[in-house]
Amino acid sequence: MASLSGLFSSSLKPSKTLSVKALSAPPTRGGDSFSFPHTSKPTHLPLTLSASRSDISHTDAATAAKKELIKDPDALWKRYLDWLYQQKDLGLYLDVSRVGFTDEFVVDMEHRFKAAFKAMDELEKGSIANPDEGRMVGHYWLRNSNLVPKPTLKTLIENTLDSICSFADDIIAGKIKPPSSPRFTQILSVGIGGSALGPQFVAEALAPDNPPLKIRFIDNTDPAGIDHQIAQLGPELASTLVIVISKSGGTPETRNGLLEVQKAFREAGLNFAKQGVAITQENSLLDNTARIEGWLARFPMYDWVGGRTSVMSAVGLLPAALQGIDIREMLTGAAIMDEATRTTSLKNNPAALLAMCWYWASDGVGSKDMVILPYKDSLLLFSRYLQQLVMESLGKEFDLDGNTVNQGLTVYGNKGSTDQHAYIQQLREGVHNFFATFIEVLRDRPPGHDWELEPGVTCGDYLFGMLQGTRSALYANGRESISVTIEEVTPRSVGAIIALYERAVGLYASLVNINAYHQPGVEAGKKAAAEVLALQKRVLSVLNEASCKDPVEPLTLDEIADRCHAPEEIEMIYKIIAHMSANDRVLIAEGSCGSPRSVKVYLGECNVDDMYA
Ligand SMILES: O=P(O)(O)OC[C@H]1O[C@H](O)[C@H](O)[C@@H](O)[C@@H]1O
Repeated sequence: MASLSGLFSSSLKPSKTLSVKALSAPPTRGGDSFSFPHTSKPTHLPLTLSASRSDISHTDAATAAKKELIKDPDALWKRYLDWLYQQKDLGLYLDVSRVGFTDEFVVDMEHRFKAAFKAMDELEKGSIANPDEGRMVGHYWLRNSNLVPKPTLKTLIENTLDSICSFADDIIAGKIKPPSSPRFTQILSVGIGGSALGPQFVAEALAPDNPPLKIRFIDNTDPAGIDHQIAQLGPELASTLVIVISKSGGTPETRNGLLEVQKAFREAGLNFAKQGVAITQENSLLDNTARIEGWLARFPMYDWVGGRTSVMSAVGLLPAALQGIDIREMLTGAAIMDEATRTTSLKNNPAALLAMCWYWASDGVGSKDMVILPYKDSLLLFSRYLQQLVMESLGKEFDLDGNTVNQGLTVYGNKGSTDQHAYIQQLREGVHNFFATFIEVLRDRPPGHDWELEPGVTCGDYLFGMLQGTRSALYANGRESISVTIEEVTPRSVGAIIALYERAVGLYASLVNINAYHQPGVEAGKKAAAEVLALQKRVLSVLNEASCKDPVEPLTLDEIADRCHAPEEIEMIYKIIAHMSANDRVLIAEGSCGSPRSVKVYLGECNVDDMYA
């Protein structure tokens, strides 16, 4: 019986050379799906690339081979057995049999992976793997401090881990307590991006039903969201440990969250410093604030750990330990996976297998989205966590040689079977622009709690059936999928799947020749936001001056723009006025906000000192 890869490869005619014409041709629709000719591949790729994804998969022959295979359970079973990866110590399996890569593609990838494995090896040895920022990339050292390139870092990692454990133990035991309560009962974590997503995912996945401290998050500068978190704490603010997390120590949303929480403490007559903890880089603005104000504790973040890979630094470990989660087990799971993903044998390296499948499924250019479907409620936030890890790492305009590549891989998903009742309809029958990853958890619930809700069938059997049914139904319609199986959701398995995806992202980045460890695109939005706020201050100053006149001089938008010397910003000025008006900070003398040309605006109060200037 022919294997799937045999079926594919025998019927394919991969072109050896990509013509310049092909490189510039627009994507076309062909066969039963969109096809992306070489056009969509980064132009820096070697033109001799053989068996590239788009040469192969969308030909009629390939489609026919795939249909053959779908009808041939023996061939499919053989492919399943051929490619099934198992990590025994972790009880983790990876099944890539429902991704249609060919033997030729694998050979080509094995060649490309040589460079990716070498780059990863150098990264682990302390190379400047993030050249734009001139930084080492050391998240792997966090779970095996013997790997560090400098002995001082080993001591730093180990001492930090010890101090996290003892601080958490003392908080839980009530040895360290807030001034006006017998013990801390709540954690309020203030942080955003990599300083929130890891702790959120870990809390959702692993916190016990009744943790020693319950956690809630402020991860935005939305005042209503912040108010909601503080209101929910109510009188328990007095027993809340506030952990402010920011690698840079200067992220505006996090600073705002801190200022809002400090205000709530003042209003409740509480001493914030006695309940505040900072996790940040040494000497950052946040670090200095915490030191000068004498906060309860400070834990370090390291220059060589990126925000999106920081969950196994103090960022993720301290909140986890305070919730009673075994953080050393998380680290062990990650370390075992790190070891497993160091092998340079593609077939035996689960991270490399993932990266290879991503490359195959998305043509190496992100032409298809990655839908993450954990069939376990506690893993709900995995896709949100992966969104940052994958998209901030891989979504890059330029490659390492400066070529424009606009790389990326879109990630979304929630959980099964819930999503079956939402968007799986489109996945199976609609636009074919994705590949799925099922996360399967074998253990349904703790031993001794199961029961049959109908003869021979438990609630968990339904979940299992939904997963397998969806996987089969998608495949029968030509939709590819990967399955990651773990035995249970434990600190060890969660550590392992985080490490698995971290490594897969790093390897994939090498395959497509990009820097996975910087995020230059994020700066543009931050800079533009700062400019909006600066313009708002000028608008306020102009309005203040006009409002201090006697009589008050209401101004049109044109007049405001003119006096701000920013006529080209009139639309932004209108939006600023509309926002302030909705929040009772400017008054409309004439017209209404809905008709910009008609409005005349002034401030309710004149400030003689013009604090806005
Ligand atoms: O931890 P912080 O320095 O506050 O950064 C929080 C987040 O800020 C930025 O948006 C970066 O793009 C993220 O990678 C980072 O996780």
